[in-house]
Amino acid sequence: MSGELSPIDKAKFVAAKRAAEMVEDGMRVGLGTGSTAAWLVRCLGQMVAEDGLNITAVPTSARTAGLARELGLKVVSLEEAKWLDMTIDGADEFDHDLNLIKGGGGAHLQEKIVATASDQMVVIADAGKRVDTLGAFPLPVEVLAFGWQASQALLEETLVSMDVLGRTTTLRMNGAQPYVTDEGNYILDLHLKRIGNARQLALVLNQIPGVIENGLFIDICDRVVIGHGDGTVIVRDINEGTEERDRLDFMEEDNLFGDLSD
Ligand SMILES: O=C[C@H](O)[C@H](O)[C@H](O)COP(=O)(O)O
Repeated sequence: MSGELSPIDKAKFVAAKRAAEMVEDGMRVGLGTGSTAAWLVRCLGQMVAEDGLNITAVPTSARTAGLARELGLKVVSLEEAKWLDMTIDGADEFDHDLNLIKGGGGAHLQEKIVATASDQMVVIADAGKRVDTLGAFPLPVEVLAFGWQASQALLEETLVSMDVLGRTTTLRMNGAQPYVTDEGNYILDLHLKRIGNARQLALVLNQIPGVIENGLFIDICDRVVIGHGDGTVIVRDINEGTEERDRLDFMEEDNLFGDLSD
């Protein structure tokens, strides 16, 4: 890594590092997608290479699979693993109840399948992802490419009927072309500003023809590891009702990662 990590990368790194410490020998672990999850993969790669940690990993995207293999993790499909001990993933937003918005990187479909096939889901995030109410981050909804405009129209009608604050939906683009997910689908981003009833919205969205999965994760996350730029990490466990504070030394550790930053 050239030079110092930025405060945001330090925050992501310490959250990932603390979560990696929760992984035990022999575990089957779901690996999330995104810049924070990439730090986790690096931490686990280091633990495998240097400490002999023996784990089986199920990635949630082609990107994560590539990085995990590159760093020497044993990667299998969810079908092969069947069930996972733990999934560790990033988030775009999390609220007090540990409900989430995910899918900023377009991977929420696989992420939700993998997280719900796990005994527990641990979210790793910098402190800036914490919100009082979900919805400032555009909510990703994966839709079938076939008839996506019809799905979009139904979706917008649904938002009106639910009296959601913001109702604009945009097709996610990759340059001049629609962004295509690992499953070959499109993503509509819902600019809602504030989601009053996330539980209800999550259910209603998935009933619209053409909608494959939305980025609301309700009652799925068990623990969040919140990283701060000064190395402080807070671990909140929603089931135990506990909150622990810790401090990690990233200054020594960050040199171990070479030129792998996202
Ligand atoms: O589709 C992407 C995932 O849901 C990510 O976990 C989420 O977007 C957070 O990504 P990052 O850690 O890069 O902020």
